[in-house]
Amino acid sequence: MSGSKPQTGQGPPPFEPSIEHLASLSESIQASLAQYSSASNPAEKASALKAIQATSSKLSLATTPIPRRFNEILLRPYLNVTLRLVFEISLLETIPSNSPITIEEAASKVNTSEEFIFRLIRVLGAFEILEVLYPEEPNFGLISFSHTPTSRFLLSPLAKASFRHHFETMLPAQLGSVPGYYHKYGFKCPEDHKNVPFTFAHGTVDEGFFDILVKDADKLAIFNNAMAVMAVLGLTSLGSMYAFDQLVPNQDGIALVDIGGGKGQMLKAIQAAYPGMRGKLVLEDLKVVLDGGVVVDDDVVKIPYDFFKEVQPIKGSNYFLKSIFHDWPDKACLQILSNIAQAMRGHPLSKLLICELVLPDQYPEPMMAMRDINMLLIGGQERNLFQWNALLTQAGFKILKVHGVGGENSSIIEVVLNE
Ligand SMILES: C[S@@+](CC[C@H](N)C(=O)[O-])C[C@H]1O[C@@H](n2cnc3c(N)ncnc32)[C@H](O)[C@@H]1O
Repeated sequence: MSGSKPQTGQGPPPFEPSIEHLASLSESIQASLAQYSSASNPAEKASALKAIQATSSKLSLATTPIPRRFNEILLRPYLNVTLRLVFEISLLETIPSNSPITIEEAASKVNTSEEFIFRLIRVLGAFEILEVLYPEEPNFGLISFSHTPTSRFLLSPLAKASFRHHFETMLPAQLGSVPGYYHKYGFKCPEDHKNVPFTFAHGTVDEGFFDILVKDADKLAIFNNAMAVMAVLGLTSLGSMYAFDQLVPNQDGIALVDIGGGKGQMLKAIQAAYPGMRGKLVLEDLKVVLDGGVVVDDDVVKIPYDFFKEVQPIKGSNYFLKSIFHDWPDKACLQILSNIAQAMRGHPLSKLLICELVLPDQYPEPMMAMRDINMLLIGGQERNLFQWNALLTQAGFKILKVHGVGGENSSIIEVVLNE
């Protein structure tokens, strides 16, 4: 028989990562462990732990054969599907806080079959999200499971609200827009915020993410709840990240305007961190959002405001924008910045405080890079320092300082007009 020989018996080449590479990663981990054990304060401990985590991820990747890596990439979404089902049947809520529960007991509490629960908790056990204890003799009903710190966190309102937002609003639209949107409009970053993958997935035209959200009370509530609780992440450090009490109030005694401040979660946190802060605080957002209820007290002035349509009504104050610019393409950001700049012109003490993720210019961690792909759906983006500089310079501002850079949460970029 002619033609090429069948490739039987020829597996892939042996997977043999170099000893030198593994040894050097292992030495780095040992060095970080030593730093962790001798750390004299929580910041040093956190930084050593971060280094251990980053290097052990590298070690894990270096020792994972490619087919297994490929399978991990392919199958990873099913962890989210498992969690989605677990949330839907409130399975985590059945687990006592300090003791295990058997599958038999849990199945009767959530009114489903033992085998169904078994299939869900087997995944969560394998990912160490739950601690699963298997009996010696195979028996679905007798398998028991208990909480881990991660599953306890998943019970928090923060986790639930963000999970719903990602699963019910973002992911379906991501799947519904790829690849249709890009084939139609080109494989490039969306430039028009009224024509983004999210718009396409909803079968509408000339509507941005927020235009679509405000028409759907349920999705808007999920989003605002997710924002309100997500803001809590890293808030303790945010409170001390910037000296809000040093801000100089404007001629009307207003010290800080939170533009697009949602329910006012950040202003509340700032007030708690700086009880002696001089001047009044203002919360601005779309009318529909403010009408949906806020978390701040009556001493905070609430002003419905659309940052695209109007020049900032409070002149010469300080302006705080958290997680706003990452929602929009550069062109839209320039419009928002122009509306703020007009209120700052001629007021040399007036400052813009941008509270956002600042990606490292090089080698970001996987989760940081993925957060940017999340924003691609709505035409926004997570920016690195180079990109922030370019955007702000183009808008006529200059960066004075970046506070809290290098963390996993937002930094504060302190900005003034370049006049
Ligand atoms: C990602 S959320 C951030 C909320 C809040 N700053 C925080 O960090 O928790 C974006 C906010 O921008 C608001 N927003 C969207 N479009 C707006 C517009 N045209 N004018 C004013 N606010 C707007 C939304 O209602 C939402 O509260």
